Amino acid sequence: MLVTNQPAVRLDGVVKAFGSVTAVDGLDLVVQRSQVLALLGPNGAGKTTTVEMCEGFVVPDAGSVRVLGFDPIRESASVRSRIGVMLQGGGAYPGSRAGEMLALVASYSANPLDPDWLLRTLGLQDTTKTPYRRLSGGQQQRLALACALVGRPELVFLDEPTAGLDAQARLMVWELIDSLRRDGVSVLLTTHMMDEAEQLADELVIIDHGKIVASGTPSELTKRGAEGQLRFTAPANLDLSLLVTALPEGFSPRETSPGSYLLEGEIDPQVLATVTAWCARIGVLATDLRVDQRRLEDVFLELTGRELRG
Ligand SMILES: Nc1ncnc2c1ncn2[C@@H]1O[C@H](COP(=O)(O)OP(=O)(O)OP(=O)(O)O)[C@@H](O)[C@H]1O
Repeated sequence: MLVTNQPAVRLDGVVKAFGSVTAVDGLDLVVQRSQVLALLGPNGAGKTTTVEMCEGFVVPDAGSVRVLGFDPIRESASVRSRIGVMLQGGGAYPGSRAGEMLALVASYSANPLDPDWLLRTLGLQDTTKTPYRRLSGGQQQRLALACALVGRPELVFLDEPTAGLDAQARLMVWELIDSLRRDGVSVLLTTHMMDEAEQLADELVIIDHGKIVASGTPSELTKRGAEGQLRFTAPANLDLSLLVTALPEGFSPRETSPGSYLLEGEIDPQVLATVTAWCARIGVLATDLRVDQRRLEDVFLELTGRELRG
């Protein structure tokens, strides 16, 4: 079968229920080759269930899951050696040493990455002789990531790869994921962290109750709807008509409470200059002038009514 042109992951109408809970509810999703797709969603949104169906650990009730062109359950032999899966402590012998574990996993691969390089890149070089049970939670997590990657997979599944890591370790993981993408590896990751999704993902998919509520590139998602706001404080009851004439069409500045002014729309340097020039012209000093760009958190909150954890 010719599978080289297939996307890394393709889900069509996938459904998975656990008793009365529909964890995944008709999900369509495509991870293109050499792309990082981040699946975002609040607790219980169905992220882990989705990833586990792709990994072949959970059987969908309906729909189709294709991984590198194959069915991850019926054709698991064709998929296993080509994907990287981050198992949380799974299969680790508590007494085995970090370096030995990684070397063992590397030995299953025909063309593994250099385990020492991987340990250094993830800041684990001093733990090679440490028994698994003595590693900190964050070290165990980075070792799980190293094990997922050492076999040089074409596609990696990362379920919250940086949860619980400190800032420095998180940065190491981000850099590693970025270098994977540059090497042409496809990545499906789940995260609660907006900065992580914005930093790493080519494509973002926001899910809630097992359904997609929005998708697009990080900049597409943040540009949708209100793009930005400019606020400032000045004397109350200013006549805004001159400002309206000076601004590009579509802007309608208003006084939201006495002395507080608000301008909504795409706030570019030109718009900002127009507002400050108008202030100068009418002899007013605007204070507390602030430009807020719409953040991914705002988009998420609007769509799901919920904050992200973490
Ligand atoms: N094995 C299972 N048995 C019963 N219910 C399950 C099982 N796995 C998941 N669920 C339920 O399915 C829903 C989706 O869970 P899932 O773990 O996929 O969400 P998630 O988005 O990964 O959440 P979190 O961010 O909290 O990890 C939840 O309501 C969860 O309780």
